[in-house]
Order: sequence, then C-alpha cells, then structure tokens
Amino acid sequence: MVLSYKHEPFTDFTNIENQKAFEKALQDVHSQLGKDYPLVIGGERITTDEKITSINPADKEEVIGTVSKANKELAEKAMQTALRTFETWKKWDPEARANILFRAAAILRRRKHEFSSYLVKEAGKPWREADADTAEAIDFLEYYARQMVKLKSGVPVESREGEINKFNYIPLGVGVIISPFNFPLAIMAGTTVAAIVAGNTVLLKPANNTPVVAAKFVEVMEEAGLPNGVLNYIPGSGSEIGDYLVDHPKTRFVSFTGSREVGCRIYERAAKVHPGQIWLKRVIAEMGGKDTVVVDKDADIDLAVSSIVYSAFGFSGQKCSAGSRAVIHEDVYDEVLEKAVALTKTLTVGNPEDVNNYMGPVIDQAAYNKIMKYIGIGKEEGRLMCGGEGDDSKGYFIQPTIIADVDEKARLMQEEIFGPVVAFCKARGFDHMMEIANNTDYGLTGALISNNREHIERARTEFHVGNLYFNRGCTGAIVGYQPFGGFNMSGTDSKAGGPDYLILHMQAKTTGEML
Ligand SMILES: NC(=O)c1ccc[n+]([C@@H]2O[C@H](COP(=O)([O-])OP(=O)(O)OC[C@H]3O[C@@H](n4cnc5c(N)ncnc54)[C@H](O)[C@@H]3O)[C@@H](O)[C@H]2O)c1
Ligand SMILES: N[C@@H](CCC=O)C(=O)O
Repeated sequence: MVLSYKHEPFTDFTNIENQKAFEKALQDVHSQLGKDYPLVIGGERITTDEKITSINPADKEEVIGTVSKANKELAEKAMQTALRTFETWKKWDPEARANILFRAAAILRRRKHEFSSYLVKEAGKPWREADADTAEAIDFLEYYARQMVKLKSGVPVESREGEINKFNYIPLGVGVIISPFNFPLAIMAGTTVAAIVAGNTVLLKPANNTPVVAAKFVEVMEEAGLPNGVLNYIPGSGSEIGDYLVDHPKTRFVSFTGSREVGCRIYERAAKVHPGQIWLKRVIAEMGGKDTVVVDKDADIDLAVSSIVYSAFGFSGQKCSAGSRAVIHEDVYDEVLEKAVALTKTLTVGNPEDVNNYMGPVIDQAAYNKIMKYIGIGKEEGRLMCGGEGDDSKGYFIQPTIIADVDEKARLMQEEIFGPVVAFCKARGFDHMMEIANNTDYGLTGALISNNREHIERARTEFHVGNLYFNRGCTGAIVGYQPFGGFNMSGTDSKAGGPDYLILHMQAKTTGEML
C-alpha cells in the first residue's frame, strides 16, 4: 500500500552528524568533477565535439563538467525517438509508470547529499537551499506518482438509463521540457516527471549553467527502470534547438520555466501551426516575478523584518518568488527599515561550500553585470542603506543590498532583478499598500505581515498573486501544500505541485456506450 503523501523533511545541519555527512558528500562530488556527459537519446550515449562547460559560480576556475551539445540534427533524432517510444509508453499502466517515480524518489533520497552537493557546486547554492531543492525534487516524484494513481480511472460522470458514460485522461504526445538554472534539480525533475508519469515522452533541455545535475538525474530515472526513449536528454542552445523544437510540427506541448522574455517568445512561436501539424500545441509557461512583502501598521515588527530579509536574500534573490519589494506602512517604515538593515548586515556572503555562509554567488557574469547595473539604478532611484558592492574576481559575489525610499513606479519596484536587491517603499495606508502590491505586470507571490483580521481578509481577495502568504515570507512553497504558479506575466498559473498539474499534460476523452 502506498502511504499518504508527506513532504520530504529538510536536513538539520546543526546536527554534527549531518554536517559531517554533507562534508563527505561534498568531497566525493569534488572528486567527480570535470567529467564529460553525453546526450542521451533512446538510451544511446552520444558525444558531440561541441560542448557546454559547466563551471562553479563561486570559483570560475573550477569546471563541474563538460556536456555534449545537441544541434538541430540531434534534436530531430531525439524527436523521432520520442515519437516512436510514445506509441508504447502511452499504453503502460499508469500505476506502473507511477512506480518508476516512487523508485526514483527512493534512489534520490538515498543520494540526497550527493545531489545537494552538486547543487552547491554547480548552482552556487548554500547547503540549506541545496537541501531544500533536492527535497523538493523528491516531493515532486512522490506527489505526481500519487496524483497519477488517483487519475488513472478518470473522473466519474453521470449516465442516463441505458448508457454508460466515462471520462478518462489520456496522454498528449511528445513534450519539450525547458528548465531554468535556479532550481536545477527540483524544477527540472518536477516538470520532466509530471509529463512522463502522465504517459508522454519528453525531450529535456536543461539550463546551460546547470546541465550536470540534470545528467545525474537522467541516470536516476534509468536506474529506476524508465524505458529508453521516454526521457531524452538534449542540452543545447536555447535559440538553436529551443526554437527548433518549439516550432516542430510534432511537438505536442512545451513545458517551460524561465524568464518572461523567453516564455513570451515560446508562447508566441508555439501558437503558429506549421505544415504537417495536426493539433494546437499546449504551452505551460512559468515565468518571472516582482514579489512584495507588505507590512501593515500593527504587524509584528521582528517577523516583518525577518520575512523581508530572508525572502529577499535566500539563494541571493535568485528565486522567481524572491521578495524584491517591501511595501511598509509609513507609521512603522523607519523601524522596519532600520532593523532590516541591521539583520542584513549579519548575513555572510562567500563560498557556499562553507556551511556558515548564508549567501553564495549569483549564477554567472551576465547575471552579475545585470544586478550591478540595477544597483546603480537603485542608487539614483533611492537611498543605498547597505550592500551595493560586488566582487567578480574569483566568483560572482554581490552583497545583500537594501535601497530605501523608492517610488512605487520606479524601475527598482517594477522590473525583475533576480539578485540580492530589495527596494523599500513607504505606503500611506492599507488601500495604498494593496494598490502598490498590484502595480506590476507580474503576479507570482506576495506576503502580508499583519495582525489586522479585516486586512488579512481583504488581502485574500485584493492582493492579486498566485501564491499569497500571511505572516511569513513569500518564498518556499512546498509541493502538495502550496501549489505554485503565478498570474499575469508570471505565467500560465499551472500550479506545480498541485492537484491540477498533471491534467495539463493530458487530454480528456469521453466515451458513451448504449446498452
Ligand atoms: N514561475 C516560476 O515557477 C519560475 C521558477 C523558476 C524560475 N523562474 C524564472 O526563471 C528566470 C531565471 O531562469 P533562467 O535565467 O534560467 O531563465 P531563461 O529564460 O534565461 O532560461 C530558461 C531556459 O530557457 C532556455 N532558452 C533560452 N532561449 C530559448 C529559446 N529561444 N527557446 C527555448 N528555450 C530557450 C534556456 O536555455 C533555459 O533552459 C527568472 O525570470 C525566474 O523568475 C520562474
Ligand atoms: N517554488 C519556489 C520558487 C521557484 C522559483 O524560483 C518558492 O516557492 O520559493
């Protein structure tokens, strides 16, 4: 019997045994660095001359691995393989497909610290963030497997006398999975296995900064018994193979997580019907955010401060859910600001291999340059209270930065920075707070810190975000507990880790039989 779903607990790193185990895993992973990873198409390992070199963002000299790079011909080979494999995979008993996910979850759980160590090395995640990323990947496997078992017999519909009507879900076909660098295990794995367990075959194109952890995950799925050709691993250039596969007439759906710019491009291209295409493509596009922590007049100030600071600076602000705006009632603004600056100054920045560092680097030179440019803009749009400095000599380190007194319409309050920068903005009252909270193109996450019941209830309907939290920060959704996805330009609100998610990867079929 399958036990009911419970999310994977996080590792307690204050426990010395856990600390030692993680240090050992880091050493083991260190000894594995620099390997070469081939493409995997139909189980065949294909090595190309052209490579993606994955480096450690905390130490540019350290190569995590080199990864073969698919071109259009190889993407086409992967498509043909996935199309062929779909004909058999779609007929598998959904429960048997779910069993592969359960087994993969068990393997990942046994190798938890190893995977988290790859996340420390390849993505620059501090231990706790890496551990949470691996736990979330396990959660996705466990949760979607159970969801598939629930959906396998469809949903009951009514029948009149003399007929039997049924309503079942069947798979779609070949899906293209395009994942971001910032949850290189959880989002990559979650989007991939949701499509697979629903009976589809997939082409996985991971982010170019983090392809090694994806290659390791493909090995886990093979070990768990996934038949060859169901999951095809094809890292490559987004603009080359990404465009090619999004445009492909045999692509049935695209599951994308990443920036608004790329998401909109995919959405638009996927809408065009190409010669030989006999369906309208489905697109799941989960994109950026400009997320707000709102602090009410009668809030618990210390809770407000920690919610702002940890939502803004966890994983150096490189979360779509990051609280990059703090909107604070004018009566408590100065106090919250002062305390937030003091707390931020205690945060340590450095190599994430050291458990004592709260923040590691940002992902690459382009991200570093972009964030530093925004800090420059912030200095003009507001008052620099702390941080503001960066050092890209060894890795891409940026100090956690608070910019105060920013106008609600300023660029710092409107544009996704995706780095450790938070803008503080003063509000006149609750109406004004809600107005500011809703004044961006996005609508992903938000938090209200308040002890005013009427304001909490008003925010429940007026604060227009896909994930709204009260009296806590705005990051850290848990699979199965807080299904995740946003409104407006944050995407298609697919709600990863939620009860509707798998259905997006299937089509419903009605049958009616006369007796
Ligand atoms: N809403 C969410 O659930 C969610 C979750 C994580 C990250 N994000 C967002 O992702 C962004 C950060 O991730 P990123 O920098 O990896 O995003 P990105 O858009 O730069 O890249 C995402 C993926 O798209 C690929 N890509 C690039 N060009 C492409 C093209 N023309 N066709 C197809 N694929 C292409 C990339 O290679 C990568 O695999 C942020 O904006 C963040 O808010 C959103
Ligand atoms: N689901 C994550 C964010 C994913 C995007 O980066 C959270 O809730 O913090």
